[in-house]
Amino acid sequence: MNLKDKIRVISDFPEPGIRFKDITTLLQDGAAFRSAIDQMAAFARQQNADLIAGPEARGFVLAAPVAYSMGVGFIPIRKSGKLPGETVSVSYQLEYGKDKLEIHRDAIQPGQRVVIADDLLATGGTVSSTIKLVEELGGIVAGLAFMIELTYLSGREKLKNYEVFSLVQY
Ligand SMILES: O=P(O)(O)OC[C@H]1O[C@H](OP(=O)(O)OP(=O)(O)O)[C@H](O)[C@@H]1O
Ligand SMILES: Nc1ncnc2[nH]cnc12
Repeated sequence: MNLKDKIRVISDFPEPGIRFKDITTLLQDGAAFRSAIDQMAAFARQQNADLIAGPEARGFVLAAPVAYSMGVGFIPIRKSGKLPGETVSVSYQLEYGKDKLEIHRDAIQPGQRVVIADDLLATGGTVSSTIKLVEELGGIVAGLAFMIELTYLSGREKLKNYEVFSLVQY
């Protein structure tokens, strides 16, 4: 199955100059969605993940089924002010805009192996912030799994110390 054919590219969203990779067209195709999750879960299994962490919102759509498929826990990484318990937070820059991410302080036990899963690697800002949060809690980042990698933004260069897996590249 060619997953790239299932992804829709929309020009000038959410602002002029951005070529937005729309995964909703892939998600609505059951076989494509399953194939993407199976391949990301195979990577996470290889990395011996104890937990899968995913950043809101599109990261949830992939990280939670990967965790379910492996029978391990899912850790939500949320935008500012959404998590009810005690949190650790970090600010970050996006391909467009700026935001703050948070994790529950008790979400990870020191030494647990965490794979971070998200739909897309662009500048690497979101995943770098997520790495910081996981490591601040004493977690070991065992790998980074993406459905899409925008190689022209060189996010991977920020992630040299980590195992990076992506299914589709632009
Ligand atoms: O590598 P980066 O430059 O950080 O960009 C990638 C991130 O941007 C998108 O999320 P976005 O913040 O737009 O939020 P959403 O999932 O709520 O749409 C995407 O889902 C990734 O998490
Ligand atoms: N070009 C892009 N398409 C979809 N999601 C993104 N997140 C950051 N850059 C993106």
